[in-house]
Amino acid sequence: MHRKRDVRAVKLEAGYATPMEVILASRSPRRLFLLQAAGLAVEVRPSHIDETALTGESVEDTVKRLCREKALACKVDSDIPVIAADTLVAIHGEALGQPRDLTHAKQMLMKLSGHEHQVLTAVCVRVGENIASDCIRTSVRFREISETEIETYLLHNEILDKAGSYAIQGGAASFIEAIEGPLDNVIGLPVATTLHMIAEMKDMQ
Ligand SMILES: Cc1cn([C@H]2C[C@H](O)[C@@H](COP(=O)(O)OP(=O)(O)OP(=O)(O)O)O2)c(=O)[nH]c1=O
Repeated sequence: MHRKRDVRAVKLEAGYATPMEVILASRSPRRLFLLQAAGLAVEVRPSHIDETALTGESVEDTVKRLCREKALACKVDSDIPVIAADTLVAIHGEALGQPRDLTHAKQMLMKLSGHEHQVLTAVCVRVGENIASDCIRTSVRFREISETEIETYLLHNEILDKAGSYAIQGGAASFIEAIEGPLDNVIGLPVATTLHMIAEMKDMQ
């Protein structure tokens, strides 16, 4: 879906002389960090929506729908791009979101142990009435993790706000046997894709 405009041009426009302003419709400190690290001036305005999956909905359809709802729920009366995202872990067709509690988190990590799973992040960019969206997948394979290791991990890591109950950017890095796809997508936002989408929206204006 990406047309020709070079993402470096957007970063230059965004990151140096005057940082490009965006509104982040998310409470995720990781998404904020990733956008700021890319040189954008970010205003945070989280959207509060019901994130329950619908019966029979695929994981991809769920992240796409939720991200769109988050983008639309953000009330903005300017042409500043609004960015929203939603991340879910998928294993054997099952969606793993944020755990209810530590017992639920342990169940999720036991499912992921020794297997490959996908992390899907849908991202929406809205400028006025126009909205663009994309969904990026990263495949992650965990090595076998023992029950004791999982319990120790849960004791020392903050995972209740993380899809799949782990943070690749934290202690779970040692669980990773292989990864294919963008790392920042696992952390909650595929930044290169997001910048391309902003560039395309600006070209349409
Ligand atoms: C798998 C994984 C997820 N995550 C995070 C990314 C997302 O912030 C979070 C998934 O929850 P989301 O519902 O996508 O986002 P959120 O609740 O943090 O923020 P909001 O709904 O306001 O947009 O899990 C990590 O930080 N590291 C990881 O390794």
